[in-house]
Amino acid sequence: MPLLGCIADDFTGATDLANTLVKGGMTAVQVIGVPKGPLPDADAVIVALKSRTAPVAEAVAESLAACDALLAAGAKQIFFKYCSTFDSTDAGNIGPVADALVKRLDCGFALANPAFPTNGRTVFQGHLFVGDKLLNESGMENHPLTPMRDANLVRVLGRQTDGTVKLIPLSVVEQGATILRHTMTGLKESGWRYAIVDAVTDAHLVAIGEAAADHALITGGSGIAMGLPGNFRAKGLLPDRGEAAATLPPMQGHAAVVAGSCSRATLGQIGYARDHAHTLELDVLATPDAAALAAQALDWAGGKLGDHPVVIAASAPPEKVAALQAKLGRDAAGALVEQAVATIAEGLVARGVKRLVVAGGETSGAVVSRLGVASLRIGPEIDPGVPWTYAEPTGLHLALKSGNFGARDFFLKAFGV
Ligand SMILES: Nc1ncnc2c1ncn2[C@@H]1O[C@H](COP(=O)(O)OP(=O)(O)O)[C@@H](O)[C@H]1O
Ligand SMILES: O=C(O)[C@@H](O)C(=O)COP(=O)(O)O
Repeated sequence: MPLLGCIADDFTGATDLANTLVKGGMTAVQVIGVPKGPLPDADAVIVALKSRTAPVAEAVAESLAACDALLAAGAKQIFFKYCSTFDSTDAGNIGPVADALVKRLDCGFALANPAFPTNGRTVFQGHLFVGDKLLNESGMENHPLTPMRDANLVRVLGRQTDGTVKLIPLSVVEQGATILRHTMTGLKESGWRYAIVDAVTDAHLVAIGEAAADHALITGGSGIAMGLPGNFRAKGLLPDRGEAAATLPPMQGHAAVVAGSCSRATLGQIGYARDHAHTLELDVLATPDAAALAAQALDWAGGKLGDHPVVIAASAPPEKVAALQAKLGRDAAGALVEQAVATIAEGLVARGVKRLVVAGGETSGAVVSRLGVASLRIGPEIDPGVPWTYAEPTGLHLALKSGNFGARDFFLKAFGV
């Protein structure tokens, strides 16, 4: 029976959250899509949806179905995971999904906190920073699907919900878990539906997590989950599993990286790979045809596969993304590239690749679905927020890398080369 039931709005986000929980000593399994049968045996089950950019009604329906499955399996608390850069549009989907979950759980109130200080995401006075930049100046203003042009999360969430949003400032957070718990209870009793809670350090996140020990619903990034294993341990529900929680079968087979993320970190990692690995950068604008791009990539990869990773990227800088979107439309451009990358991944696996890094959240969704993965067991962390995983029933080792995560050498470091 899972202690914590999680609903993640994309696949890399799900892995990121699972990674945090495993580091806290919980076993965690990521299930792909709304579970149809019995849930795997783990302290935390994370249902990975591709709901971040889905139509609102679909995102809400799938999230509720996931919530019902987790509750039916006995989950004691529900966690709605979204991006540490609050990726969404004014139509949703963070607000509408959270609204629906608050209603389903009949809890009236939920905190909202995307902070992830280790990866540079902090929230101060309700404003989200990426490193020393406000969210809307961080590169996220150019995201192909969810451009973030406002850093004030009280305002951003306010536009997406029919409920009310209040700020809990750092001055309150710094007073610790007890004061925080009372503050949140007070807001709930006064009819506020959400609180954006400031946090700039891990200690803040742990305190917020502790204060929310008895909340039916927590919403946020993976950072806010840091305090949750301790809550279950304090209640005597979670044994101390230590590092055993992150054990995977040994790795084997050829190594490869496929990238569809156009985020700054991924573009930097591709730049590094150019000098250190066989790297193919597809020109999607010149060949806007998924099958042709895949054929080109697989032809190129032939003979290069082995222990040293090949890197195949469809990613492009903002001006090229904008040009393709102008030609095809935003959604069709994204879908074309996702199709191409998924076909490439499938072809690489058919050619003996068994260790695969996928860069990009939407991209990971497309690849994992195409490969027929049902669930991912979470293993050791490569870089903050990105662990290796073992994919059932395929027997592949996959690392699903959020666009903006990972050091510049991530594509090599993942394979220990
Ligand atoms: N060259 C390109 N032109 C237009 N869109 C692209 C290009 N390369 C990738 N994309 C699309 O951009 C989106 C990137 O989103 P995602 O994979 O979630 O990355 P991230 O994790 O960086 O947000 C995907 O839909 C992908 O198909
Ligand atoms: O919280 C995060 O930043 C990640 O877990 C995440 O969700 C990233 O999404 P993508 O950048 O779309 O991979």
